[in-house]
Amino acid sequence: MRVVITGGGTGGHLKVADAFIEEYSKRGIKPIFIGSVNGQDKDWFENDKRLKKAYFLETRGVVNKKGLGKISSLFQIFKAMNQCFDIFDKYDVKTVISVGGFSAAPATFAAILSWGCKLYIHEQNSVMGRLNEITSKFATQVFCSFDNKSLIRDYPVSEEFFDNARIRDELKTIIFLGGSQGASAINNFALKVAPTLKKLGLNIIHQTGKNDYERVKEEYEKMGIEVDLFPFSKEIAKKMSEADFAVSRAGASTLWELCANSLPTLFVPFPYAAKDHQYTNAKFLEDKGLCYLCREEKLNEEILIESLKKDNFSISKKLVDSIKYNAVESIVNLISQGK
Ligand SMILES: CC(=O)N[C@H]1[C@@H](OP(=O)(O)OP(=O)(O)OC[C@H]2O[C@@H](n3ccc(=O)[nH]c3=O)[C@H](O)[C@@H]2O)O[C@H](CO)[C@@H](O)[C@@H]1O
Repeated sequence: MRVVITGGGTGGHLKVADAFIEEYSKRGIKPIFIGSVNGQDKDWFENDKRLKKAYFLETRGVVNKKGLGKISSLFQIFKAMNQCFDIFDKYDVKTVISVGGFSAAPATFAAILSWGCKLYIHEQNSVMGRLNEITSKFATQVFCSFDNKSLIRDYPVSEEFFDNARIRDELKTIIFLGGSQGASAINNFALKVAPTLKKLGLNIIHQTGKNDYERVKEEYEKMGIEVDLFPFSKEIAKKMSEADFAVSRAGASTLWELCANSLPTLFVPFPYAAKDHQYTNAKFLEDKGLCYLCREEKLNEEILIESLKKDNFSISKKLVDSIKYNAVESIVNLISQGK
């Protein structure tokens, strides 16, 4: 009997899939991954030795499509669902864990329609994605860190963010984070405030995303400002731990990793995220006095400088209790018991 982990598209979903794969791997179990040929799924899990097998099926998003595009995407999902039935038969799959995103659709529907197969959903965000909204009614359990009905409330954050955590009692370095794909608004803001931050004697770490890296690099060079600049880093936990304050998008994985790292943050949510979920993600923390939150259109230098002057030592201390480290272990324990 095999476990299937399905879903992806962007880093936020894939990071949670990775946490599940790692936990099963620790238990000597090799799960099957089912993702899509589109999005970042292949970059993360092609040739991953922890997996029994990784399948990347022909699927793409449905929600943002209209007319014929929508029909064709739905037809692809239907075809891919039939491939999932074959995979389930071949490996006697009785447990499917979905981390959401369009990549998850075929295996999730196949799980619902397969006799004796249990579906578990991890919803990362404070507002449910469209697929999870439809399929969660059929799930044995839905796990969500923003939902007080969820059996496990802690987010599956990799241990390295806890291992590298520290209470911030001084301000030397600031990190700019744009989520898995980078954010041009955060990049532009960083470029605008960099001269002031340098005058204040602060170091800058800046993750730009792949597409904007060259432009941002040139702009810093023109200003003669030295920064630790990179498009995407596999060592983001280490980069976070070097910083004393963050300016970041409010994607769920990044948000909880910053909490795990005890790093005080000014969140600037992606304004076009479905149902404004990045805003409500960060609002959840802001209501508890655990972060600063600013709409992209209102972001300016004064807001950042004011946040830097506040009592970030207290916020950093409070963040220690905002998340526990063993969430994925607890979730997999429940799944193993069939709960
Ligand atoms: C635009 C959009 O809709 N984004 C969504 C997407 O965000 P996105 O894919 O950006 O997801 P997150 O910000 O949640 O996570 C990004 C992940 O990439 C990792 N990372 C990032 C930069 C880097 O250099 N190295 C690195 O490893 C981070 O540590 C994190 O684990 O999925 C999230 C989880 O469903 C949602 O909350 C976001 O709203």
